Amino acid sequence: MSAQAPVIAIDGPSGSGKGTVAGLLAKKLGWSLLDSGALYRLLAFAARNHGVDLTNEEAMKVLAAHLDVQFIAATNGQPQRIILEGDEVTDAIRNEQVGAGASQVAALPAVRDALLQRQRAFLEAPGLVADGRDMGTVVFPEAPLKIFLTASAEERARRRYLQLKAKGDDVSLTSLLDEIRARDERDTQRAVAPLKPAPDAIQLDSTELSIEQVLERILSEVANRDLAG
Ligand SMILES: Nc1ncnc2c1ncn2[C@@H]1O[C@H](COP(=O)(O)OP(=O)(O)O)[C@@H](O)[C@H]1O
Ligand SMILES: Nc1ccn([C@H]2C[C@H](O)[C@@H](COP(=O)(O)OP(=O)(O)O)O2)c(=O)n1
Repeated sequence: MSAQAPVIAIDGPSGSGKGTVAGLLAKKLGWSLLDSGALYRLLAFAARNHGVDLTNEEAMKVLAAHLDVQFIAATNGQPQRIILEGDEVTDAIRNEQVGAGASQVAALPAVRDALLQRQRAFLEAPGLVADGRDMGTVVFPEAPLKIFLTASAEERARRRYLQLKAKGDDVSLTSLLDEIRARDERDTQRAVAPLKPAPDAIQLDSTELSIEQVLERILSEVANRDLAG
């Protein structure tokens, strides 16, 4: 890891606000953004398109190694866009079915291995904000600032419900809560790179905090560490 390019690692369970806060931080600091969960979602999505079984580790490894994806950085008012094999999939990968598939393929060690260098390649000056499950523990263990963002499962399901409803998806709060619990269980119990706070992570419970309050807390840690130059 380059000494000039610091990483802010933001890990935590589904719906804790990682993606939202990581995007805002990257914009505020003028740093690059790694949405690592999108890589696992893209793999699950591509597997379905290519008729590959999510449990076929060898085939999933090959798919991961050759994933043809472009991340187009956010611009004024436009969020980051994701292009898979020439098609825009920014919205198509954001549903619970793809999320569950992502969590399934993310438990395969060969897949995680195949994605490791691709994730590290996002690091460039002046810095990187990386969100996922193992940013602080495995991908960027030397990150000078690690945040483990949580919230109660009920609050996370409520947030996801509002988010998907606003997109026009037909969703139920009860099944979203069940899906979030199942995903928490799979992500924390897997043998390889499980979801857990790095020993040096700052744990932040956002259940009672607004997005702005979470952002302020993290920015104060950035200032404490003099990371923004
Ligand atoms: N602190 C918060 N309070 C209320 N809503 C939040 C908060 N953080 C995030 N959200 C909302 O919750 C939803 C899920 O957030 P997201 O960033 O996608 O979570 P994650 O990346 O951890 O799965 C989004 O609609 C987002 O606007
Ligand atoms: N660094 C990462 C990122 C995501 N994953 C897996 C586990 C997650 O359930 C899925 C989807 O991740 P994603 O961050 O997109 O999911 P949420 O937005 O938090 O619901 O991918 C992972 O194992 N490691």
